[in-house]
Amino acid sequence: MPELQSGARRSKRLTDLQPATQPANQEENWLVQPTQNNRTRRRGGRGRGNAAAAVKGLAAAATTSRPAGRGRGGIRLIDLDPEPPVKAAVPQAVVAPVGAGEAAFNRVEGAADKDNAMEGGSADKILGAEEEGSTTPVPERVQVGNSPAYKTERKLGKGGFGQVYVGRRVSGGSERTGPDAVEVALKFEHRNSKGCNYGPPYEWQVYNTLNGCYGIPWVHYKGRQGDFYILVMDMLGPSLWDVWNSLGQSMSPSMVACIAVEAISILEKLHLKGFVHGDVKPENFLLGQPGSPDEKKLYLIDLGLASRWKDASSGHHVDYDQRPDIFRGTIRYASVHAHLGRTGSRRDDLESLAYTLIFLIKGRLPWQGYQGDNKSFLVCKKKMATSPDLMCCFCPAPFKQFLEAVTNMKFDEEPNYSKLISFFDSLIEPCTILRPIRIDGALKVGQKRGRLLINLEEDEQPKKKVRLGSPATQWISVYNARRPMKQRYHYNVADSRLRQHVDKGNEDGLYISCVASAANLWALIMDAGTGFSAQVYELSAVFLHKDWIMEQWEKNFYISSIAGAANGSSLVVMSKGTPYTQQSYKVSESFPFKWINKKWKEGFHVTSMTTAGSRWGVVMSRNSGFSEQVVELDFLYPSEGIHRRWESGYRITSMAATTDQAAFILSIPRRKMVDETQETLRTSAFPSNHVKEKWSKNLYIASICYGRTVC
Ligand SMILES: Nc1ncnc2c1ncn2[C@@H]1O[C@H](COP(=O)(O)OP(=O)(O)OP(=O)(O)O)[C@@H](O)[C@H]1O
Repeated sequence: MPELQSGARRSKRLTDLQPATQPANQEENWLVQPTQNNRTRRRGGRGRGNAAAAVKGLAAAATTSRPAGRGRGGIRLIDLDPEPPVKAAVPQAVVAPVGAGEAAFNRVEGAADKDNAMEGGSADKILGAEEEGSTTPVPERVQVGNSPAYKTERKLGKGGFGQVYVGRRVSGGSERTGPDAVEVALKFEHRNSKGCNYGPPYEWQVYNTLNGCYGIPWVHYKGRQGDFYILVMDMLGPSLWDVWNSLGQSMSPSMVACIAVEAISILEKLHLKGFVHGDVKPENFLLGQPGSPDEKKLYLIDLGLASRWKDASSGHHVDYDQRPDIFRGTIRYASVHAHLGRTGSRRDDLESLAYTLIFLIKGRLPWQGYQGDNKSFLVCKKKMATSPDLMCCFCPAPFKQFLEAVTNMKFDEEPNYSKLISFFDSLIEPCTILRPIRIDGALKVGQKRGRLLINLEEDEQPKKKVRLGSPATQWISVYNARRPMKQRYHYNVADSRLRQHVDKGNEDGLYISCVASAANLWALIMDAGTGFSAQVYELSAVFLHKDWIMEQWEKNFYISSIAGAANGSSLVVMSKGTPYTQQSYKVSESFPFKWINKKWKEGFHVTSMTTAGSRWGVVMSRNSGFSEQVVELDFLYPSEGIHRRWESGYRITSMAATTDQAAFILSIPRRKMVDETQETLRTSAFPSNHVKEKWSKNLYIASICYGRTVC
């Protein structure tokens, strides 16, 4: 066990239930003096192209007690993880920058865009609104491409995008399904509807690849008639939502087990074609037509939110990304990753399926009933905070096993469909005739099951559980490799003692490099290596005191670090000698990703960030020295995302956390760093001993914050 890791684990274990800071009388100050023999130890960090390999090698090194091979000039990226764990932003002020010699000006930005939420009958689907198409009458007679002519009859249903009617063939036709069917389903989308801005609906493109895929209804003809784009499809029967309603709003576990295995096999086939569905929910599973041989057969409809998980030309998995302002799907059933704007992948369909199954059995999910602008945020928080045990109480064990398996999956992990299906074996009626739902697809997958399972049981490592339902806050500290320098830290500093520490530091030639707060006490890091030439700071009762900041901007000071306390007060440090040429900041009630994204386009990058209670304060600067920047935002420490970004050459450059969420800004510097080593550490108490260990390896605190780390 590596020394540091065990240290981190120990501190977590000891104070797991009381992760509060140490008492104020334990305020600690520390100074490190550079040691001569450290000077020549690190040279020639590797180029970015090698980062992934280096990460691997060094991660392996980190599991031994050796000092991780740094002498060989590699890159060390270590996450010490003791125990892993959409409301409109109300901007207080966004003060636009003061360039040298430029006049200062203020600008208050509008509230961040609200999600376009639509209250559906059963759940809220985002990305869709009542549009012209639903008020314009659909044609009474339909004939598209070389299709037969159909008379439009009763309405079968309506979604956010389209309306679906029965089409009765005007003449000829003898079949129940297929291109010759007497009755078909006609899906109409108005040309002015949101999905048709650039021509035929996106779903049509998806059908080009998925038509005929197992469990997906056939589309026989498509074309435009008048103002409508029309799909002519096999007509199906009731949805699982309808069936659940007609059964008194519940379903037996054995019926839901059949649905589970067949749905997994349908998703497997769809995934095999390179797509993820993106909107798995009871309303999108339909049975075949009542009275037909397919009445117990399950189908998955609505490909309007499907996306590729596999690039069509290269065959590679699509790249990981997170855009916290993008949410596609239905709030009730969306995966946590979808809420957080992560690129969709196979795990997301399976997580939505898990929620669908539990809903069908229990008739309710713990996050139903939230309302308001921040509904998506609240639902996501609840999903993260509900343990599988609680979620699946009163459900047979296979449902919990399934939920745990799919919520622990990595972004690009290949699901083991046959293993997922096998969880439900014990609940499936052996006699085919007695099964409420046909499971033909699942049985085919099952044929290979015996062999596959043997390998799996031998190879598989137990996975760390990621959603434990017990929120916790910790110190998160980030260390960068630097040339030997003086660094000093103070923590548990009361307001009244701040000045004496800063004055003493300044006397010793140090400037504040970062600040943080826990339990309304400050942590202060002072360095000899900041490159600043002058510094001012203000402790204010308000969160980011606008007048003072503007005054300092006038004098060509720029914000170099900020911290907010739970009581709303803030510490703002402004310095001369930064590379910045313009600066802007925002205070908001939710993480202001939309604003950050807008500012990125204007050439700004996030240079400091903090929280006060549930509010976020973000500072962005021009000429920050970064070429690229991304965000990782989560309800726990986003270990997977950070590792992925590290492998692409990003390093953490700012971070902040509330008691609910942690946000990390990762950047690629314009100038290549000599040594790209970065380590993160999470500890219940301020990491005073760890810092000293890091210093001995020429790793210095680059950012520190206190907040949510596990869930
Ligand atoms: N092939 C079909 N046979 C019978 N009913 C259908 C068929 N396709 C769709 N429906 C009904 O029409 C409704 C709307 O269809 P669909 O979900 O494809 O439309 P949408 O506008 O894309 O919906 P969403 O808002 O969920 O994206 C469905 O919920 C279902 O009740």
